Amino acid sequence: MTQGLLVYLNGTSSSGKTSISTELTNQQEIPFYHLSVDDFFNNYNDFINNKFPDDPPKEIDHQVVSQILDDSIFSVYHSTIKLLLELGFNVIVDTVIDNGKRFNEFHDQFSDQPVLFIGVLCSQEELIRREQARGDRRAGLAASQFSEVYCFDEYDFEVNTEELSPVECAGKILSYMKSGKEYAGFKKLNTRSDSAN
Ligand SMILES: Nc1ncnc2c1ncn2[C@@H]1O[C@H](COP(=O)(O)OP(=O)(O)OP(=O)(O)O)[C@@H](O)[C@H]1O
Repeated sequence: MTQGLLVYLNGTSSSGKTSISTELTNQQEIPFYHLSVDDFFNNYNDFINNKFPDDPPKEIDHQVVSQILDDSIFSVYHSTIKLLLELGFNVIVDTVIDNGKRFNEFHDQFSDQPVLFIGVLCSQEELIRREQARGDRRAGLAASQFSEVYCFDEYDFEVNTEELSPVECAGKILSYMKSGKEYAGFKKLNTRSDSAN
């Protein structure tokens, strides 16, 4: 079985990763599996609150949940990506990697696989505007991730989501895949030295 391609959309919260993923999964030419790390965390939220449906919903302290579960969830997330690639799916990885430790884990797992590495770019001003408009993300989240997420310049290519619509970004990704060009960007990366973060 031919192994699938990992499409790694690197961008902060609100940069447009999910919107591009939706357009990629909606088109009919090349099949993609959209795998967001949020799906794994949301399962836990459902798991906690669906157990006793008659009780009032529990106030979940996401920081506590995160401290206890993050490492395990990311490990399962990475294994699931691996499995899907092995089964031949093209997998869109939709997550924010904003620290060296998490990046190094991801790099260790996937640096020997075909990875299309795309910078999903957006200015801080526009990220703040989008964050306010959508209202379902903590204010300041995107800005707090900005310098850690956008620390690469080895992308296979970049899309600026202030200039291109999600459909246009998806179109660029499909064109790149059909061009037969190499997927070289991710392979050029080294592990990061700030891995204690
Ligand atoms: N290319 C674009 N042009 C204009 N608005 C966009 C574009 N892409 C996304 N948006 C808008 O920005 C907001 C965030 O988009 P989206 O959910 O795709 O971002 P995200 O990177 O997946 O965010 P998160 O990581 O927080 O889930 C949405 O309101 C969306 O409509």
